[in-house]
Amino acid sequence: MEPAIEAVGLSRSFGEIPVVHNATLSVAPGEITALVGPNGSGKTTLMLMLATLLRPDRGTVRIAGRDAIEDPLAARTALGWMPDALGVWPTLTVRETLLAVCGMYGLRGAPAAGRTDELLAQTELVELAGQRSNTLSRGQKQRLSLARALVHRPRVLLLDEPASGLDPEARLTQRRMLTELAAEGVAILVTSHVLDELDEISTGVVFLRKGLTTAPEAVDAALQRGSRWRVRSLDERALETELARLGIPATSRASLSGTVHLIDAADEKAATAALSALVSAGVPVVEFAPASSTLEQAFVRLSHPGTEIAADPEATR
Ligand SMILES: Nc1ncnc2c1ncn2[C@@H]1O[C@H](COP(=O)(O)OP(=O)(O)OP(=O)(O)O)[C@@H](O)[C@H]1O
Repeated sequence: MEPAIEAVGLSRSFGEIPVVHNATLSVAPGEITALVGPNGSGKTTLMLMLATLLRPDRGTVRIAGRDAIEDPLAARTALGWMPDALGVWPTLTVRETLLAVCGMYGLRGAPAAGRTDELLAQTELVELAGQRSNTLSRGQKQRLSLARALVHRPRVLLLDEPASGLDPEARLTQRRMLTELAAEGVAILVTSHVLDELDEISTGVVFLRKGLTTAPEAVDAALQRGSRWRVRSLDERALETELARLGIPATSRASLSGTVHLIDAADEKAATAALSALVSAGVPVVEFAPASSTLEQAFVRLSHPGTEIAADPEATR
C-alpha cells in the first residue's frame, strides 16, 4: 500500500544550526504513528515541513501521493493540521470559526452548517458553539483546533500535542475519535509527551533525537527489550521474603494504593515466570503490571543510547 505520509531525507537548519537532519518516515493509511523525542529534538519543525508550512532545505515529502514541496496546495487538500497552540480569530464564536474554515474549503450554506454541526457534536463543543473562541479554556481550544483540522475530511492528520491541556475524560474521547478516524483509513502522525496515551493508540513509532530519526530496527529493539514491573501484595512481608528467596532484586516505594515493589525482568516470559512463582508460593499478589508504558521505557532507552533505565530515584530498599 502506498504510504499516505512519506518523508525522505528531510533536513532543515535555522541559520547555521541544523535542527532536522536527514529525517525519513512513512505512515500508511489507517496507521497512527507516534512521533516522539526529547524537548527540542525537532518534532515541531519536522511536522511543519510535512504540513507544507516550512520549506525543507533538502529532502522530499509526499502527502497522499502528492509532492508537498512542488505542489503544497494539492497536499493541503489532503491534510489536516493541528498546531500545538491554536491561533484563534478573537471576535468569532466557535461555530463562526468552523463556518469560516468550511468557507476556505469551498463549503457554504447548508453543507457548511451541516458539517459544522457534525464537528461540534464529534468534539463535544455543542454547548460552547456560541462562545467567542478567545475566551475558551486551553482544553476547549484544543477541541476546536481538532474540529478545524477535520473540516474537509482529510486523509492525513498531523497533530502536534493534541492532548495537551485536556482533562482525562476529554483525552479518552479524543483517543476514541482518533482510533475511529484511523479505522476509516486516515493516516495519523501525532506528537505527545504523554506517552501512556500514545502507547494505547499507536501502531507505529518514529523516534527523533537531535533532529535525526532513529533507525526503525533500533526502535523495535527498544520496544521489545526487558522492562520494569510493578508488584503489589496484600502481604508485603510475604512478597519481600519470596522475592529474596527467588533471588529477584526489588525496590519498594509508597503509593496511593499501598507499598509497591519494582522488579526487572529480561522479557515478558521472565515476568510471567516470576508472577507464577510468587503465586505458587502463596503470596497474595493483587497487582502485577508494567511499571510504565512500553513506549515510555523505550523513550528512556532511545534518549540515552547505551544506558539502561536508571534506578527509580524515589525507591527505597
Ligand atoms: N524559527 C526558529 N529559529 C531558530 N531556531 C528554532 C526555530 N524553530 C525551532 N528552533 C530550534 O530548533 C530546535 C527544535 O525545535 P522544535 O520546536 O522542532 O522541537 P520539539 O521537538 O518540537 O520540542 P518540544 O518537545 O519542546 O516541543 C530547538 O532547539 C529550537 O530552539
